[in-house]
Amino acid sequence: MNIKKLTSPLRGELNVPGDKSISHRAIMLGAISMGTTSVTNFLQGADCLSTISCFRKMGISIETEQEEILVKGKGLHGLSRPDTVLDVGNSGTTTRLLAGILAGQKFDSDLTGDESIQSRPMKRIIRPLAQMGAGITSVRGNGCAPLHIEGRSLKGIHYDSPVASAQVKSCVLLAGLYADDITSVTEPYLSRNHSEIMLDYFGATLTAEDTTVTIYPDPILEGQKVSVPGDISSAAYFIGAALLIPGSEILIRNVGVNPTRNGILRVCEKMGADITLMNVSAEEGEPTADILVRHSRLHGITIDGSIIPSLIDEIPVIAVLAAFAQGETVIRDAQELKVKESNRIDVVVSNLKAMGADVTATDDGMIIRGGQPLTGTLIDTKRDHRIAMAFAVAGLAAKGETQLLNGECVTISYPGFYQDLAALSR
Ligand SMILES: O=C(O)C1=C[C@@H](OP(=O)(O)O)[C@@H](O)[C@H](O)C1
Ligand SMILES: C=C(OP(=O)(O)O)C(=O)O
Repeated sequence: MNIKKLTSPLRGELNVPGDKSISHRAIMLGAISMGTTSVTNFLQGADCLSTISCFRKMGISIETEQEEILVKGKGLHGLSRPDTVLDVGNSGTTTRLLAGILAGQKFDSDLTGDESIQSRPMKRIIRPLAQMGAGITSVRGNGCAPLHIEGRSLKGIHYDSPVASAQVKSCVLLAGLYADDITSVTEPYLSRNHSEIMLDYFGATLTAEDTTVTIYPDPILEGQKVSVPGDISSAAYFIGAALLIPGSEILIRNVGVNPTRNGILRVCEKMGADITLMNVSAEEGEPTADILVRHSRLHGITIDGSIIPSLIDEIPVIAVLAAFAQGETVIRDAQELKVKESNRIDVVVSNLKAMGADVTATDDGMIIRGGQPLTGTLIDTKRDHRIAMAFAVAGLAAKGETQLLNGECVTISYPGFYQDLAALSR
């Protein structure tokens, strides 16, 4: 995929696809609830399609009818033993949340995914699930997938998570549905709370206080209508592009702006961005808004601490913005970036350097001295969708032409990304 410097502004309106985190959860909770769950604006990206395929293998009917996905749930104990290994593709969310559900089943299962998934850390879920009494092992003994899971009866525990990870938290909460007592999770900083909101919406009993969530076991979950808001992580690339390209003004409609996800908006505003939220509303507990973005002159800032989990997937595009901003941007406390689809600290830093940016990798983030002229070059995306989209944005603002190696990996979370970008730049 080749991206040329954009010489005219981005103008117009767009709807980004449905939120990836919420789409995964709608299928999972729909499958373990009684009755039909209808999901609209479901993200048809490869990751969420992997979640659908895993639940189909466990006897759940999931069909598309016009604009809706219909999940025919069979209740907490209605899944059947899959005949084959469950393939999660490239999706960490599928792997970790599904493992929590599988741990409490009455059957054994095997779960694996692509090369990237097979190198991502799974000890972070093996440890709490084992404390609950689950039989979960890393088949190669390296703490990664493939995972073998023996379904067992589970004990309620309190888990003090060393990482602020919604995948770890959600894994433990989902296993907690099958436990003999209440289960709670405390995390160092609050991570995205879509599981808590949706579990409550489907009828589970939970309480949340600061960074601790407690769930009661064995609820009666009932199928619901879920309308998935647009994904702020996908909107982030258009926010970034409109901020960088002179004269741009775009409106992104119906974006999820849950406070545990909207760190990108807070950071952009602190960098001097002209962003206005319109039509703010909150259906099903998930706030949404239309986001108006105008080209702005940005300056560097420090990004660290509790805001990090609320923008973790947006750091690649934030780093691109920082490279075009005046002054220094320091990103700290973001060591989780090393264990995503690629090592996002190394890959962002090496690609920004290749374009001419002045940037240094650190142990838990990076330091970007913005304002150097950037020039298009060959970008190795490492087949990481966030890297491809972040460097597509860099390519629009840099001199010359940027080539994205394996740029088609955007299909993981945003199949129509390049088309939507082209539509706004016409
Ligand atoms: O729970 C989720 O839906 C997600 C949580 C985050 O991962 P971690 O929980 O590993 O931080 C995020 O990076 C991922 O894209 C989606
Ligand atoms: C890290 C990501 O997803 P996952 O962990 O589900 O693979 C992502 O989408 O940036």
